[in-house]
Amino acid sequence: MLQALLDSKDFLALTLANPETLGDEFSFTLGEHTRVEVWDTGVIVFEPVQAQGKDVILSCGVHGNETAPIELCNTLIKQLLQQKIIAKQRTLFLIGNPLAINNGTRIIDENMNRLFSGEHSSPPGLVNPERVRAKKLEAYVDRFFKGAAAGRQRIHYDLHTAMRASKHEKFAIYPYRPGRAYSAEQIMFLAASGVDTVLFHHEPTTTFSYFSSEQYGADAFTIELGKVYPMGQNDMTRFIAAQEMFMRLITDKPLALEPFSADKVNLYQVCRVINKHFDDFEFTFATDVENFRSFPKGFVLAREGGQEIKVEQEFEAIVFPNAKVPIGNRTVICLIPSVAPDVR
Ligand SMILES: O=C(O)CCC(=O)N[C@@H](CCC(=O)O)C(=O)O
Ligand SMILES: [Zn+2]
Repeated sequence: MLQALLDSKDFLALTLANPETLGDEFSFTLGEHTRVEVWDTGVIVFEPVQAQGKDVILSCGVHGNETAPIELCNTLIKQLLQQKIIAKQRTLFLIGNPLAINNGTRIIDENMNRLFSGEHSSPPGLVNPERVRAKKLEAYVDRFFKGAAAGRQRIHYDLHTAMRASKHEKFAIYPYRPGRAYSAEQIMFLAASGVDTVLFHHEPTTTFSYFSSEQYGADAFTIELGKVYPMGQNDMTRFIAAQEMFMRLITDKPLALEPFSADKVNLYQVCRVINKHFDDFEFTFATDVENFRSFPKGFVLAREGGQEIKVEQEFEAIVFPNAKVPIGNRTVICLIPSVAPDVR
């Protein structure tokens, strides 16, 4: 009986022992209050018998070496399975890339967080584990959000950790959402979770959070919870606020959020994304420069194909610099301070 595999209440262990499939779906109940459905390896749903009005997705491990969010989600899943906490909101946990987690690497073949909104099936098609899994994850998101009455609040926090240190340790990327104001409540929820910095993206992407935001109208974010460390080496005390707020959210405890005020958070606008066009792409700055380091207008940020790429604004701050991406992929995001964003 598959359910017996969960006797230890360790869903991560079950997932990593079966990184490709669990075989059949299975379900069971916790007391009289919650139905639990396991749809696939790394995919578990908590359906309260009397659900409140939010549908919440917490995803982690889309990048296999970003371990702190995986440990955090597994802790919440364990507490739910042990009935130490009881879900009052419909909640879906997704452990994104079990094969890469077992491998201890960001990816197996391809960056999964560039494969959403159908990109998994663009030529050459479903040729690697990330493409296959991204397609399945999209289907689980669809099934979850469409599995409840319309009009409920949809939330998706896609949890990551960054490769390098950051001036703002915890930050969120708010996907591009033309015609929709930014949510004051969400920004203050993030702030209460210790995520005091938000980047407003300026264009569509093929990330997981953009997919949920754009296709399902979800309040969706990529959340960077700190710097990446191997499994078991995370200082989990750095995630106490985030874990507490996620627990309050799914158990419908009071969130006690402060009213929005732009001076309580750091708000940045993405001004451009620099993609790689040539194999010789290189940054001019040291490899250990931290995220959010700012450079003045005219500063040569990078070189490729005999061209210099310079700072265009008065100052631009950089996030996620990575010269070792495939041609066509993003090498860095450039930011300017966000002035008067439409936050309501
Ligand atoms: O530290 C890094 O360079 C990357 C950390 C990471 O995985 N970030 C996400 C951000 C996704 C987004 O832009 O919403 C990614 O690169 O996929
Ligand atoms: Zn990541």
